[in-house]
Amino acid sequence: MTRRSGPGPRPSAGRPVGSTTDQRLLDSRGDSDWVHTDPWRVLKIQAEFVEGFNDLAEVGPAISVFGSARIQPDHPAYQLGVEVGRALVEADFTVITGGGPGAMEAANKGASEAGGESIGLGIELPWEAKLNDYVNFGLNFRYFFVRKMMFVKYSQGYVVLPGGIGTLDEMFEAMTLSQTLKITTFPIVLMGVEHWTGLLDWMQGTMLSDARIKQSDIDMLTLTDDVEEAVALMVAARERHA
Ligand SMILES: C/C(=C\CNc1ncnc2c1ncn2[C@@H]1O[C@H](COP(=O)(O)O)[C@@H](O)[C@H]1O)CO
Repeated sequence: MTRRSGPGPRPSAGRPVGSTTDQRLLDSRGDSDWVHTDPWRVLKIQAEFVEGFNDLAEVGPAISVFGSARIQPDHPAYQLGVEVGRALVEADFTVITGGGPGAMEAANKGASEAGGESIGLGIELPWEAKLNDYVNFGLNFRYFFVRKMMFVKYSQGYVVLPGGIGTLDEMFEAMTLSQTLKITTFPIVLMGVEHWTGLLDWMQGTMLSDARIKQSDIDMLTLTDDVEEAVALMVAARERHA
């Protein structure tokens, strides 16, 4: 199909003007630069959305759990992640994580050991990254932004364990979407009081004091170390939403 608008030059008739679409398709000797061009990337992005929507469409009520990729099983936050994963499953939630190591693995472990749905939405990284052993349904994404949308679309809330830049990105994205009412009824629970208190103090003392945010923005977040409280908030939101 060609599209033509306005009085510009017509496609020439009867003489070769370069390669044809069919020729480029069938001629395996052509260079491969075109597969790296943006229009082709759009198709790959589209395919990733289609596959994600398709594969996650039947997921029941789910909570995404985020947190550091770098903590080891002997870290207290890992144990917290296991307990959160388990308690979410006991409350009939599917658990979704980034499918990686650390806090993600912990939440998937708790969820799968409790006999629940334990989903990992992995991301292609420059180094070898595989889904952790406790994911019982996993997808791997090429594009961060496609994957991030899947977390939001298929979760009813976020539990955020202690983490670094990736974790903050996921938390602030949810806050931005809530602040702008792109998502509603979406609890965000920060777990790990010691880890998060400094950030919340700064948000209160600097961002709020300088009127860069409102109190209602801070109120989007619940800070707790109590797994039962975190899960109860998710359950209450699910009931409000039902
Ligand atoms: C750092 C290492 C592996 C990284 N592997 C990851 N796999 C899946 N998801 C990841 C990974 N790293 C970051 N993420 C996402 O960001 C959050 C954690 O990032 P942080 O900077 O550690 O806080 C996490 O929730 C993921 O969604 C080496 O083992």
